[in-house]
Amino acid sequence: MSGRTPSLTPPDDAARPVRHPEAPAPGELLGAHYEHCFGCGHGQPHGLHLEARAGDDPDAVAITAEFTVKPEHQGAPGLAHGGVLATALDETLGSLNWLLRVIAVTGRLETDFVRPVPVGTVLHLDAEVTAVAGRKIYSTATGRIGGPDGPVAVRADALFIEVKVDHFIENGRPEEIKAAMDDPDQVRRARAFEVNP
Ligand SMILES: CCCCCCCCCC(=O)SCCNC(=O)CCNC(=O)[C@H](O)C(C)(C)COP(=O)(O)OP(=O)(O)OC[C@H]1O[C@@H](n2cnc3c(N)ncnc32)[C@H](O)[C@@H]1OP(=O)(O)O
Repeated sequence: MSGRTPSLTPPDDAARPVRHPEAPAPGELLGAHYEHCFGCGHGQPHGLHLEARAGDDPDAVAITAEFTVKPEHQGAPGLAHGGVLATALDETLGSLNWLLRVIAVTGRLETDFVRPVPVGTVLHLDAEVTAVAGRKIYSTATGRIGGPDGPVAVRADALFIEVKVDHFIENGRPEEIKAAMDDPDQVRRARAFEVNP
């Protein structure tokens, strides 16, 4: 394989990531950041319903997650769609925001599909922030099948960019933004990212 794009390589002066002192405890279930999120929301009937937990190592900015491939996630007969698997990686990487307590969105996501993933499979995901440089957050993820220590089926490297909450307010469709701002649970979740909603 030919290596990653240069923009996924942290600069030499990048900092080691630091788990926020008020980050969720190791092993804690993180819950959905938004009920209607296709990756983690409980209000999306055909979504992934991905469940993420804070990683066990208190010194690492790391996450574990599980996603069960359902028939509605097929691409080829009986196999997960690659875009759905990329979504599972993206969502797991996005969950790292909880541990940094920043809001960041995916700027670049580079994915390797190593093994086909059949319907019914539980994809065991691990993600970790590897470096931070200003607003740029470098991270990596793997998805394994057959158990948390099974063979790697998918992997990704990503660059997330820190944004302010205004990113969503200015760019999201007004109906959903208003509904989110009117929902006290959503405001509470936003506060968990140390933003002023
Ligand atoms: C409430 C919590 C929400 C959690 C959500 C988790 C869900 C899962 C994650 C997602 O799927 S997020 C949705 C998918 N992503 C997006 O919709 C992002 C769309 N892109 C943008 O809005 C903007 O391009 C972005 C905010 C990412 C960057 O625009 P900015 O104008 O803020 O930044 P700018 O262009 O000045 O770039 C800042 C730095 O990042 C670099 N950069 C930005 N985009 C890049 C890119 N795509 N690839 C490589 N580098 C990139 C850029 O080169 C620059 O580097 P330097 O500081 O070294 O000059």
